[in-house]
Amino acid sequence: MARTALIFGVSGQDGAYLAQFLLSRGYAVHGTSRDSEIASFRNLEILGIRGDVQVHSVALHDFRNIVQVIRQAKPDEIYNLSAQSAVGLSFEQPVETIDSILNGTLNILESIRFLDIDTRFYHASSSESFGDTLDGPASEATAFRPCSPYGVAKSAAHWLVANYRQAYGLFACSGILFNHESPLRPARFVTRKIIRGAIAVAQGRLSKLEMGNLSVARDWGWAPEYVDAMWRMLQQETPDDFVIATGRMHALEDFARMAFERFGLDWRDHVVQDRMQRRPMDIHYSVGNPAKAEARLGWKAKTLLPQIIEHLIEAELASAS
Ligand SMILES: Nc1nc2c(ncn2[C@@H]2O[C@H](COP(=O)(O)OP(=O)(O)O[C@H]3O[C@H](CO)[C@@H](O)[C@H](O)[C@@H]3O)[C@@H](O)[C@H]2O)c(=O)[nH]1
Repeated sequence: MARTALIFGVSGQDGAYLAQFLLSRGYAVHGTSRDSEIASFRNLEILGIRGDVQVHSVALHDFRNIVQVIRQAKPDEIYNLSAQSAVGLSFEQPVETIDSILNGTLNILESIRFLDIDTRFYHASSSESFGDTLDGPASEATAFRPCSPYGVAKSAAHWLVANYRQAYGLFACSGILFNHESPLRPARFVTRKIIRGAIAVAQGRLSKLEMGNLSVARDWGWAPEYVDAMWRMLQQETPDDFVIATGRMHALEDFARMAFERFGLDWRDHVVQDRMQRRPMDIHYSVGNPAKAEARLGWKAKTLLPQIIEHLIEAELASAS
């Protein structure tokens, strides 16, 4: 019998790719957004699946609203991908960030408990919880040392999920995902910003790209592959948490160099640092150890940075033509 999934936060990058992935496996897919009447479901449109997802309006701070949508959709699997996701913005909107991430997660967990259903629950934890991974690639056993309001909220939500799993026996898993990119990323994230900037410079529409802190390094993966890992977690016999990453770290300067080189440009001639765009605190080194996901889920990142940059450039050029 066809299974049903409910995705909180279906309009974002991961929500759209996950909906596509689940539809391709025969799931009936329900998705929520703050106000589905006025929300842009552009990512679902780009993937050609807008008509295949049943959308609902859900405010995550409204417990009754969450109970209602779970009762309507009767999901076998629930995915929590909602809430504020920009780390930089979390310094300007700490209350909204912490409220949406923490209370949203708590309300979904409480709703599952209240309804006493044995739905499986996936929660989007984040590598931001680790802070700097100075002692080598972070695994599931690495301590959390978050350094942003977003990271603090994600850490608390992560432990809430673990607590509900242990205390109440919920089938609840957290994926601690490192950075994962795609053409569906909003341009406020650094990868899309650099790709767009390089193209604009190459086409003579921009002379200088203003950026924040360039002295950072990240573990960048390919978002469509990461939603597969989310699904695999919920197909396990027992619930658990997993780091999802490529295991490889690249300097942001190398990302910029590769993107500009593709157009025969030297990034150093076109990228300038703007102090105003720096965060009050930043993670310098971030890399994950995906060994547990590989061993237990049979999951491994296939698309690595040079291909990611190429895919992003191709998609950006195609969308402009
Ligand atoms: N956005 C942005 N970042 C810049 C810029 N210049 C330098 N950076 C640096 O580039 C790094 C990456 O920034 P983002 O692309 O905004 O991603 P993030 O902060 O690492 O967070 C993303 O990954 C997390 C882990 O998966 C996610 O949890 C989070 O929601 C988000 O997707 C950060 O160190 C940031 O300071 C700029 O102009 N814009």
